[in-house]
Amino acid sequence: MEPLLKVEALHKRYGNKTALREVSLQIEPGRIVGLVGSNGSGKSTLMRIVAGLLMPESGSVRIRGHRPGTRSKSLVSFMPDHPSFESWMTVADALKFQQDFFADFDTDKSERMLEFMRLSRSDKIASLSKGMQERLQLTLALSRRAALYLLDEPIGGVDPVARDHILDALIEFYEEDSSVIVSTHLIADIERIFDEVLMIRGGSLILQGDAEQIRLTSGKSIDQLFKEMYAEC
Ligand SMILES: Nc1ncnc2c1ncn2[C@@H]1O[C@H](COP(=O)(O)OP(=O)(O)OP(=O)(O)O)[C@@H](O)[C@H]1O
Repeated sequence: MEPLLKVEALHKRYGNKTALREVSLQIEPGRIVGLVGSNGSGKSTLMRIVAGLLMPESGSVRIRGHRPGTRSKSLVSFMPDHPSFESWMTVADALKFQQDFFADFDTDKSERMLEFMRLSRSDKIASLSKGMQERLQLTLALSRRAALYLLDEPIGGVDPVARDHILDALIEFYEEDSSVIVSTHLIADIERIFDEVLMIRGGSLILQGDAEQIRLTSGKSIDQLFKEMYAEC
């Protein structure tokens, strides 16, 4: 059977700056995967290529066997790392926009998520705090019945207590036979939810595997290991 996501020898440059080097990975259904790396390590670039929003120089991406394109976009729900709304919109407008755009939008789920996230349909997006905007982005992304969710820094703008609430939402609302890739550099706050870890540095994957296995083998948390591996360079 085809894996949910298969990436082979992906290479991406911006001008003369190399953002991804020979990145290969495979993800099966039902996994929460942490894509961890410091600023500028290539996390967003990898996600945007898998989402079909950016072209690599070389290498291949297959989502259930499909190249990034119309079919794969119906399987992938992407939450970008900065808001993609128009400032005049209300929360209800953003939901309507998402619903019109994606046939797999689940209205019941979006209503339950709004309540969980303490968002109101009449709120003006421009007046929401950064953390509340992230809650809305996550609501929009997880309200689709997708096979693969790509969440780019979903907890960057929220305080530590709200972070736990957002992670609880993620576990509660993602489809169990789908997979989620969550990019972050806030590893200590989020590693409890990871089944697998992809550690990226300077555009190269330097560690990948089962989160529990990595902790058992190294005797360290993913956060400690990350700090040590980054300190080496
Ligand atoms: N549009 C662009 N033009 C030129 N260089 C870019 C562009 N986008 C990203 N880069 C560079 O590519 C590298 C990888 O960037 P990317 O945004 O993928 O990293 P990231 O791990 O997501 O970082 P952050 O955690 O800060 O969001 C960085 O050196 C960045 O400066």
